Amino acid sequence: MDSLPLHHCTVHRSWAIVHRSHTFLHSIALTAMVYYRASSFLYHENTLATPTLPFLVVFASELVLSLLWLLNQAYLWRPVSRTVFPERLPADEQLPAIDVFICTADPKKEPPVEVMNTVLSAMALDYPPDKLSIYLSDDGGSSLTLYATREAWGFARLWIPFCGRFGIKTRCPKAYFSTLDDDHGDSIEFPKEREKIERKYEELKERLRRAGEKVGIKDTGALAGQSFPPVIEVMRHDTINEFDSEQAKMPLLVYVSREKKPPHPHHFKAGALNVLLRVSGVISNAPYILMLDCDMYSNDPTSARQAMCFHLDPKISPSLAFVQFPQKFHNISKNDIYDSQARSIFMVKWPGMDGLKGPMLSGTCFYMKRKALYGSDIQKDSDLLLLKQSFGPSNEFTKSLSRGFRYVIDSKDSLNTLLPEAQVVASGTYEKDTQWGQQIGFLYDSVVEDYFTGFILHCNGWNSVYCNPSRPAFLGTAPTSLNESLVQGRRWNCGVLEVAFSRFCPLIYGPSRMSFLQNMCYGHFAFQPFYFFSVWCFATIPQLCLLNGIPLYPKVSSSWFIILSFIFLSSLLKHLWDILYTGGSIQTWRNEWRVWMIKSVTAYFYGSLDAILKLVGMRKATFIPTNKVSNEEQIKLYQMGIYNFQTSTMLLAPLVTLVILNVVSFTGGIARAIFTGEWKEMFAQIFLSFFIIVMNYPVIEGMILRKDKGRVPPSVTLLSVVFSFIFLSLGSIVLMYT
Ligand SMILES: O=c1ccn([C@@H]2O[C@H](COP(=O)(O)OP(=O)(O)O[C@H]3O[C@H](CO)[C@@H](O)[C@H](O)[C@H]3O)[C@@H](O)[C@H]2O)c(=O)[nH]1
Ligand SMILES: [Mn+2]
Repeated sequence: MDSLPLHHCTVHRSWAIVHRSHTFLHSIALTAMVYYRASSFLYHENTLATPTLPFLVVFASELVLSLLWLLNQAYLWRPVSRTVFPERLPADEQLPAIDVFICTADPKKEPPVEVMNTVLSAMALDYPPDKLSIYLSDDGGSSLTLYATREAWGFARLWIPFCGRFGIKTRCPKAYFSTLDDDHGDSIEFPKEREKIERKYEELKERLRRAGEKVGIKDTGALAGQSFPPVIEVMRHDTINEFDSEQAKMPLLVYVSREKKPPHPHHFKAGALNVLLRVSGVISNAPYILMLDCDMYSNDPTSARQAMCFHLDPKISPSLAFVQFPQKFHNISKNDIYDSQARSIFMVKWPGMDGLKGPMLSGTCFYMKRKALYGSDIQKDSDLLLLKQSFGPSNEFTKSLSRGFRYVIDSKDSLNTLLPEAQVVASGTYEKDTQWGQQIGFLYDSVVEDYFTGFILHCNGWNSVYCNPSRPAFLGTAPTSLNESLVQGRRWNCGVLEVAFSRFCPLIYGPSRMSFLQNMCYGHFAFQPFYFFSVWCFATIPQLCLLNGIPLYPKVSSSWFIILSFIFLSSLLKHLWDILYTGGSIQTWRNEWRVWMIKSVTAYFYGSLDAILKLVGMRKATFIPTNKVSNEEQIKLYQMGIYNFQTSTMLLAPLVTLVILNVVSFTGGIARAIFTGEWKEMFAQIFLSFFIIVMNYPVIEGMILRKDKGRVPPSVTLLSVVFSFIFLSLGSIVLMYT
């Protein structure tokens, strides 16, 4: 007999219809526009007025934008959403085990108290504790983090029973104690218990604070590129008989700080995760793995069961690699002026891809099938020797490939024999001459290990599923300043281009290995840093030409102008539709536009530059973690929706230069049109400058009106004035001679 389904999938038909109609109409208009450009170039209709060089540059940037637009259409071909029915899951005894991986790297930017909150929330997942093992990777090798882990273990012995007993939903202590709206049944003991636990939590915080002061944060040698031995510690009960008591039903908690052996590369987060794969393989070897960044606490203890609704469905399970939950954040303001939540990814693109072969891997908040990460050619009966060539020399780990989950908590002895082996697989040179990072585990060679690994999984025939329940399953800390946001964006853009420039370029490696539409999505993601080219061109060339009286766009009276306007309006309106459909507002729409422009000229630009420099060997890979602590001033500005321009001159100056350039060309263009009467010829260019100014109004405000710390520093403004002047003079000279 067929049992009831564990999940249900709804296709958003109206969304798909609107999307496909838009794609159809817009592509006709784009084709017409390309025809117009090509023919006016070939038949020299415009040559009297337009010199070749600016014409070609603008045409090229239009082509780049159009190609990216085309790739972008694949996402929403068939958007879906899913519901799960965890109550239909088999009994607890039949659920598979789960290993949880949590990564931290820098105790300064990622304070141990916060990391421990994530650890505790993961330990308190609503899942059989004997099937749950938590592994914390500390790339900073910080003694403070190790101390904090021990302390957290102690606190967990109170926290987990408390959550279970009163049915607490928010199982991250910090989040729980800062809200009051969690239900807890009506037990009379509750208030007293809560008070007791809260006091214990405060004590824990205090101990960690004091420890932090004592150690100082000097102990980050592993981060600063010094050698560091592997440290693995399994948290355990002090006395044997505790194993029997009810209270001792706790998940396993293991602290792992892998060996660092410079100059041997450690491959950042991907390297850390691969060490965890091996260490956990030797110790518990659960068939499923939940990955969490250190700031991503579990906000809904039932997420594991939700994920199992997909992993345990025999119809989809054989090819299902991972269940991705959205990254959501607890500190997003109403305006979200930096689009820190990456709204379009998690609200629009992933539901869209979910209707194809599934969303891309997103670094954190996903339940992965362990086997999927072990590459395509492990077979149970494979030769041990051959396996060792790929997976490295450890017998114990190689044996784990064909073994299932191992319950270790009840035997101290087995742990004692396993630990030395765990040290071996966490050593800095273990991966030498193996397939780790190439075919196995999380892939190296890109700082967006998530995108790259997910891409190869989809290429190898695996699928994924997007699970976006109304109560956020996980909540993280989003960047709340322009600087953090740009540092992060720069890394991402560099990372995806690293993939685009490699032999795994989605548009070359993908087509024969995955469905056409799925591949278009991956292609779009990899090449989207190139938006920088179009945005840079559109913000400089038409403006330069405007000041020199050179028309680049059709006259207002021409019918081509209607097509041009259609393209412009159609893309604005479609973007607006997608936002409104997913619960956003006009303000969200304006913010996304603004941030897109800002990031295009900064993060996309420098990210592309980094990737190109890396390609020619002039730059090494880096992974600068984002800062998860922010000062009050910064948070206040962010909450009020005021941009904080405190960032490096290198990032800020290009943006300010472009804005100044547009102000100059707008005023100059209007003056010129009044003088010459060439309104119709120049309208499009005047309007473009106007649009850019309006969209970037906060920059102007930051330059002129604001006096606070977050303003655009006058030195940057001055420098940008000089840049604009140089660009306009040199540009005009070039125009004169072409
Ligand atoms: O050498 C390193 C560097 C970072 N991390 C950890 O990686 C995680 C992500 O770093 P974060 O600074 O928070 O970067 P984000 O840009 O916020 O991360 C996004 O982008 C990354 C890829 O660039 C993905 O790995 C993440 O999952 C995704 O959330 C954090 O837990 C870090 O502790 C390490 O373990 N080792
Ligand atoms: Mn993060």
